[in-house]
Amino acid sequence: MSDASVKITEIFYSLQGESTTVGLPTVFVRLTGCPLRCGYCDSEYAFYGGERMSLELVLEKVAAYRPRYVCVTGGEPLAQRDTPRLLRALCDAGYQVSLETSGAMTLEQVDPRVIKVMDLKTPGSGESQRNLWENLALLGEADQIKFVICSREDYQWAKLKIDEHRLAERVGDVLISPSYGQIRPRDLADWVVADNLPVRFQLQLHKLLWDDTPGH
Ligand SMILES: C[S@@+](CC[C@H](N)C(=O)[O-])C[C@H]1O[C@@H](n2cnc3c(N)ncnc32)[C@H](O)[C@@H]1O
Ligand SMILES: Nc1nc2[nH]cc(C(=O)O)c2c(=O)[nH]1
Ligand code: SF4
Ligand SMILES: [Mg+2]
Repeated sequence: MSDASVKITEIFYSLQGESTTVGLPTVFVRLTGCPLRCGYCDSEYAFYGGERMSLELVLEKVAAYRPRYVCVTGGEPLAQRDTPRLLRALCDAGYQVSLETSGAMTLEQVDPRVIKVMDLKTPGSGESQRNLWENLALLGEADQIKFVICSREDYQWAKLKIDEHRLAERVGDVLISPSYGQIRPRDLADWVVADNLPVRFQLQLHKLLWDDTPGH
């Protein structure tokens, strides 16, 4: 594994709160740093600081929990040079690995065994100009595309993009969830049902269970 290393904010064991593996016990590896500044970001504490660790050390810390599922998140994981190597090593170790990414960096180097959960940044995030639309071609049946909705306008935008890029046919699931505390979850749920939108509606399970406490 050579001298590859990554900067880590935290490694913890919790229930997956998002995506289609929601509810499954999962180890989270949160990488430090992000070039984006989404207005709603719940992980700002991962922008700075962190501890540099060899891939061996990360694998050792993950293995201590004896998990089946590992979720690599951040910050923006793909903003670090050695993240593709970390992802490959985690797959080689036999875990089912998922990656949470903003889609602002190319997915080209990501191991095909990794389940990619790519957020398409809505106008309400303030970062939609960072979406790399070429990444859509690198997603498949096992992957997921996600929209975090801040307003009715964001919802209309998401609906348009789902239709324009035939997103529901491209990936296993198109996820839609409310920006926490910004819109009423029930409004978004009603819009999805009224439009028969081909998406999976989600609430962040970990926030219902543990509020917004880091490490969960
Ligand atoms: C913290 S980000 C880390 C990974 C990557 N930077 C990204 O944006 O996908 C993980 C996921 O949490 C979502 N998220 C962050 N803050 C949120 C909030 N306040 N409400 C709902 N989802 C949020 C992001 O949109 C993203 O899908
Ligand atoms: N429980 C839990 N599930 C999560 N799924 C994605 C998370 C993230 O921050 O990327 C997250 C998180 O922070 N906690
Ligand atoms: S890209 Fe992800 S980590 Fe970065 S600011 Fe946006 S939500 Fe937060
Ligand atoms: Mg989170």
